[in-house]
Amino acid sequence: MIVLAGTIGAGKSSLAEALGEHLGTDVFYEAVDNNPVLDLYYKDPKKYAFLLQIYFLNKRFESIKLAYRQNNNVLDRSIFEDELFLTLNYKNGNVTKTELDIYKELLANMLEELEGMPKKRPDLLIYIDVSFETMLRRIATRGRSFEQVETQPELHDYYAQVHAEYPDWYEAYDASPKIRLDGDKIDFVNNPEDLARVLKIVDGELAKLDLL
Ligand SMILES: Nc1ncnc2c1ncn2[C@@H]1O[C@H](COP(=O)(O)OP(=O)(O)OP(=O)(O)O)[C@@H](O)[C@H]1O
Ligand SMILES: Nc1nc(=O)c2ncn([C@H]3C[C@H](O)[C@@H](CO)O3)c2[nH]1
Repeated sequence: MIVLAGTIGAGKSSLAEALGEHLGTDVFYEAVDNNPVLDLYYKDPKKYAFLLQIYFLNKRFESIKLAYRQNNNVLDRSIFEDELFLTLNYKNGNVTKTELDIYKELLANMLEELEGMPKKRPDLLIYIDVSFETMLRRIATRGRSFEQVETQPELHDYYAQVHAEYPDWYEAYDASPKIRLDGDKIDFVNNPEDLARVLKIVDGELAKLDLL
């Protein structure tokens, strides 16, 4: 299993799709389009943060269980990033200490379940690192209405917080081999040469792991 990681709008779904196509494997996308809580959360984070965290955690776990069935399936965001969002929600007063503790216990329980599976961890984590400016630009061009800073200026600070958490999160991540891609410089969406370069890097990593 290959997992993508990175801030909002970094390019995870785009690269996940390209990887799935290249490797002939399945892609498990983050539950965004049919998510009944996400837009409510963006409107009223205090009311919906805990529910949204539980929603994502549940969906993530479901995807992981399916993804493990075949080598090199691709997951658009890792379960290890969920705690990053949760902790921010706690810092911002969107979840209570009791909610934080309950969530953490549930997450630990779920991670323990994964330990019991034939394949315990992802084979490779690919972190897409983008600057804050790129993050904002991508969110704007993708244009999900509830994510727009233009209509909800307070999101600017929230996005800055999410963006700032990622470098330390990536440094601390040690559940599997990991690689970092510079998403500002590498345009794997519009430039076929850049995409070919990225696919070659990933193929190299998978070959090292005897997965190609
Ligand atoms: N390397 C890139 N170069 C140019 N445009 C990109 C690149 N990566 C992504 N984009 C564009 O940026 C937008 C966001 O990309 P994408 O949806 O793949 O991000 P994501 O990391 O999956 O976001 P989220 O965390 O919100 O799910 C899309 O419009 C996509 O076409
Ligand atoms: N609060 C919160 N907690 C999560 O675990 C989480 N995972 C994803 N997201 C948001 C970010 C994008 O808007 C959108 C797509 O990534 O969903 C989250 N938001």
